[in-house]
Amino acid sequence: MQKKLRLGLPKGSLQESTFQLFKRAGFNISVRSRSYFPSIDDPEIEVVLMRAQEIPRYVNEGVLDAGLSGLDWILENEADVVEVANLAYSKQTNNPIRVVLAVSEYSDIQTVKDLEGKRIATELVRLTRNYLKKNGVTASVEFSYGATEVKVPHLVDAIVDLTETGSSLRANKLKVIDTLLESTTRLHANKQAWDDPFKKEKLQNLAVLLLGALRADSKVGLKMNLPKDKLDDILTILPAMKHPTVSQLINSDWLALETILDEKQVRDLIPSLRRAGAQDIIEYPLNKVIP
Ligand SMILES: Nc1ncnc2c1ncn2[C@@H]1O[C@H](COP(=O)(O)OP(=O)(O)OP(=O)(O)O)[C@@H](O)[C@H]1O
Ligand SMILES: O=P(O)(O)OC[C@H]1O[C@H](OP(=O)(O)OP(=O)(O)O)[C@H](O)[C@@H]1O
Ligand SMILES: [Mg+2]
Repeated sequence: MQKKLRLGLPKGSLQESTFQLFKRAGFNISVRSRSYFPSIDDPEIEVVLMRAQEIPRYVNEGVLDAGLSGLDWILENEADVVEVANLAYSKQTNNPIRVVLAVSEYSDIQTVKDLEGKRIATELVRLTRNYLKKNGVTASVEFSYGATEVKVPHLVDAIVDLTETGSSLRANKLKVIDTLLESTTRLHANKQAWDDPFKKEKLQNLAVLLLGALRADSKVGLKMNLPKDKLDDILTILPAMKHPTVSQLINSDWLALETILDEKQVRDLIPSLRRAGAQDIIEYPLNKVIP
C-alpha cells in the first residue's frame, strides 16, 4: 500500500494564501465545493481541509501527521508538536499577525492593570487567561465566536483579537494597549509521525520547498551587461552581501552580471546602475530561493 503523509490544511483565513504557496512550491491542490478532502498531485500526501483552530489539536492527538496553522492556535491548544517550519505568511501579507489587547479609542483603560474586574471577549481564551495571570490581573474572559471588535465598548471593556493590517481595529475605533503575541503560520508535526523516517523525510522536503517559495516572494533576479572598466563602480552600488556572478561576453570588452536581491531594493538600484554604465538590465521573478 502507498505510504502517505496525512496533512491538515487550514480552511478559512489562511486557505487562499496556503493554496497559493503550495502552488508556488510545486503542488497543485484542488477542492470540489463542500469537499474537505482536496486532491493534491502528490500520491504520498493526503490533504484534509480543517479549521485552523483545530488543526494543532488533531496533530497533537495523531489524527493528522502534520498540519499548518498559526502559532496562536498551537499555543491556545497547548499542542505538544514538533515545529517543522516557520512560514512567515498571513492572510493578506507576509507579515506576522499580532494578537493584541484593544479597547475603545475613548476608553480610560491604559494598561492591562486597568482591567481588574472588567470583561474581555476573545477567541483565544486560554492565551488571554494566561496573559492576565502573568500580569496579576483578575478579569472575566468570555469566548467570542468572531466579529469580536464590535463588542467594545457596549458588551465588554476590552478584547484580545488578532490584527494583520489594522483595518478592523481602525474601522471599529479601537486602540491597541498591548501585544500578547506575534504569530506566523507553522508547519508542525505529530511526534510519532516525526519519528517515522518516511514521514519525516516527506515533511523536511515539503519544508524546503515551501520556505523556498516563500523566500522567492520578496526577491528578484537582476541581470545586466556592462563595459569591463565599469565593473568596480557597479560592484560598489550593488548590496554588499551579494556575490554576483560575472561572466565574459564573447568577442567583446563587455561583461554580464547576475545577482539576486530584495525586490524593494530594485527601484533605487536600477537608475544608479544605469548611470554607472550598465545596459540591457533585466529584472525577473523567482519561483524558489533555496540557500
Ligand atoms: N488576517 C488574518 N485574519 C485572521 N486570521 C489570520 C490572518 N492572517 C493569518 N491568520 C491566521 O489564520 C488563523 C485563523 O484561522 P481561524 O480558523 O481561527 O479563523 P478564520 O479562518 O479567520 O475563520 P473565522 O472566519 O471563523 O474567524 C490563525 O492561526 C491566524 O493567526
Ligand atoms: O487587521 P486586519 O487586517 O483587519 O485583520 C484582522 C481581522 O481579521 C480577522 O477576522 P476574520 O476575518 O477572521 O473574522 P472574525 O472576526 O469573524 O474572526 C481577525 O479576527 C480580525 O478581525
Ligand atoms: Mg477569524
